[in-house]
Amino acid sequence: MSLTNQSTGAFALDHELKIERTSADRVIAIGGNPNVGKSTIFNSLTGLNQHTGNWPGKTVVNARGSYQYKGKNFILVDIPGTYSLMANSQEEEVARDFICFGDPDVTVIVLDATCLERNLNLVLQTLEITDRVVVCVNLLDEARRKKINVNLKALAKSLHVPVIGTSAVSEQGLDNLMEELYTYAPSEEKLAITYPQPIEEAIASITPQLEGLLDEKINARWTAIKLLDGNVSLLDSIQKYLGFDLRANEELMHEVRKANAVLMLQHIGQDQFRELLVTSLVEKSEQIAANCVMTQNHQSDSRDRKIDKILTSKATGIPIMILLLCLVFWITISGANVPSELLSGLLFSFEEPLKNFLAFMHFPLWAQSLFAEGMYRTLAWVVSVMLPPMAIFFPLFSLLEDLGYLPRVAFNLDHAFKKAGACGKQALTMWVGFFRISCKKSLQYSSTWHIM
Ligand SMILES: Nc1nc2c(ncn2[C@@H]2O[C@H](COP(=O)(O)OP(=O)(O)OP(=O)(O)O)[C@@H](O)[C@H]2O)c(=O)[nH]1
Ligand SMILES: [Mg+2]
Repeated sequence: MSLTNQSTGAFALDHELKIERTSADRVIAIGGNPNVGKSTIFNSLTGLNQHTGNWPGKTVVNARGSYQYKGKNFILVDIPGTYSLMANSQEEEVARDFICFGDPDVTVIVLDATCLERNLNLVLQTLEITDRVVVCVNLLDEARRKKINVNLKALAKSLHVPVIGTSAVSEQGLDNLMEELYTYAPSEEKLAITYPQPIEEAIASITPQLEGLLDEKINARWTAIKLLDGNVSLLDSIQKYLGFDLRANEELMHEVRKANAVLMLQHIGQDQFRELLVTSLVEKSEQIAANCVMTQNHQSDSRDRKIDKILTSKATGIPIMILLLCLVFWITISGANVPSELLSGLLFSFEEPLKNFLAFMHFPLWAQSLFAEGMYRTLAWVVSVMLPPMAIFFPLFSLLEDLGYLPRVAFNLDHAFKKAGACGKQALTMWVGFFRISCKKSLQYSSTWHIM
């Protein structure tokens, strides 16, 4: 007998994943690697304004919106960008939990057409969880520019799921995506992802038992892989969202330990197990990409790789990053001096007339002082000191973002940040934070200077 929410008396779905919907509504999850245009697609379809930008990890929680198409209501959920669903980070857990337990009718996986092979890894991982998948190959304009040709029909044939090509930034192909989501029906044929023999045997030894326990609430084969992999966070999520704890089932745990022991006899410990899984997925991605992607311009590809190497290598990556950071701050601070002085000259020139006006209106002395020397002077300081550097720093930051340099900064610093229990992406918020502190300090300095 399977464990059900009723049998355990547990709460069904946590409010985080619960979607207010009618039976006629379709819930669509939008997943994919970071920075592939998920939020751009989400915004175009829903008319909402989810933050988009050219650095990884902007979306870290599920954002929701809806749109109507041919009289049907579609609820879109923009899930965080992830490279895998192995739950190595909070974003991966959020994404995995929504695909597993949020019960979307379709999961759209958005791929970057310029690096399809790397992106396919996530498609394969998603297909292990659910077969209700539509693949959206985005950034086709960028791919065209780099002379990369993606054969969408061949890709659909290899994956056994519908594949739609888009350039979300110019809204091309989005009509086709909406039509596909409207008419979507899962394909009869499924893509088979297989692992080396010992792993397949281990999976087969516990899957039947899991099928009985999970009652088709989540994919039993995939859960078996995660159990063998010792993935505690999935077990926690099963307990949280389905209301039962697989760890409490002694019989199942005994089988998992037995299967792991057999693997161990074949020298497949936890690390090797994970490595074999990843290798199989990478090989499958390579194989599919080789059939569907044609690169005509090897020259531009190799130029990009050379620049990438310089920007991210240990010897040159960090010095270039420090130099660029210093340059941005230097341009910001020195460039802001002149407009700051002009602005403060202009704004402070109004202080005296304001005071005279207040005296003319017979305001008491304390009120004249409060409004003119207190409130107005403070406002004038803040505006003249903060506005010019902000007007220089943020466009510079956007320029680096558009050039694609910010993801490289995140990559360069990831190793060092991980040692402090953080990740490289946080360097970007630190840059902005550091800038804000500098502005605050210069404000304090300037206010002291003005008081003197
Ligand atoms: N050239 C081009 N740029 C695109 C396209 N789609 C999105 N972009 C740009 O790619 C960048 C990333 O887009 P987002 O929508 O924020 O990407 P995301 O997948 O939501 O990113 P995360 O939330 O970090 O996972 C933005 O600068 C977009 O303007 C496209 O089809 N072509
Ligand atoms: Mg996003």
